[in-house]
Amino acid sequence: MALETKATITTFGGRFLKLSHSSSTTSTPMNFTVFIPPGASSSKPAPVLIYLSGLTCTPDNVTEKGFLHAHASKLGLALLYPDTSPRGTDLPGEHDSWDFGSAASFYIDATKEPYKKHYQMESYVTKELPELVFSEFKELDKTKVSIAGHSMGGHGALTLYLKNPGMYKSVSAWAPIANPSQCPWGEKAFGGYIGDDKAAWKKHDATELVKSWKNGPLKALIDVGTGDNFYKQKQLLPENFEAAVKEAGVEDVTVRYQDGYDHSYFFISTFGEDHVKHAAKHLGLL
Ligand SMILES: N[C@@H](CCC(=O)N[C@@H](CSC=O)C(=O)NCC(=O)O)C(=O)O
Repeated sequence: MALETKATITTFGGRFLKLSHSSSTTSTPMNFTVFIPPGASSSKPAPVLIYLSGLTCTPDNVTEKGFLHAHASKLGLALLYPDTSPRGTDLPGEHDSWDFGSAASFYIDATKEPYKKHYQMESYVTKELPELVFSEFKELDKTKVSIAGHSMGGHGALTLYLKNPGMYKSVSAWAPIANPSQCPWGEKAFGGYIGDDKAAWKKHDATELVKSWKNGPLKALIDVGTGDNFYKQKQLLPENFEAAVKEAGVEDVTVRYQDGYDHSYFFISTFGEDHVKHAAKHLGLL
């Protein structure tokens, strides 16, 4: 599988590599970015935190405005930033709105035409991408991986973590879409990618999935800004997730409401160090 390096950027003593490849899962080109911290080598491979971005993003938003690498560099943590959807396709409706189609995959495997051939982002993020990255970069430790994300990416992080016990050492999210089957963004995405069967939607909903979690402490950190307009518009619904956690008796879930913060990268970067340290602790770096 040929990897094309689009850019190499030295920063905070480490390196960002902007990469592209042809994906057999999505049958499209796919872009992603890796941060390799200083000191990582094949004899001392770095644990990895996967960060899933939100609606409208490419890996560049977090690279340029998240500053997670500033903290990860000090701790010897690598970062992997997948793209938010396949690129290079022109499916009906794919580019008509910012909350569906391109840059809005919701990190699920679509089952509905015309999206199912390409929009296979759950399989891409959990299988093809890590296999590729760990075979290409021996300075990364495939046995130590955590996952995090923002908004749509927070939904992705929580659901991929809950669906794949043991795959990731911890999870964290900024302003996650925590109960997508009950909010307008999720209804639009699940209707378009999966169809009208609402029982099928529940398999991709963190609030539903956590009800049957039986794998011990969740090791989850969630931040939500009280000044976030999408929170106020009930797109995020973190309280529903909290209620399900409580009802199911799931331990080690921290949900923090941060006074006055919005949905933006000003919010993400403010609490970035906490999320990086949360992952680093569970990955054995702290
Ligand atoms: N274009 C929209 C706003 C879109 C937006 O806020 N996107 C967020 C993620 S929202 C949930 O997944 C984001 O991260 N944007 C990138 C950025 O750099 O801020 C509108 O007009 O309201």
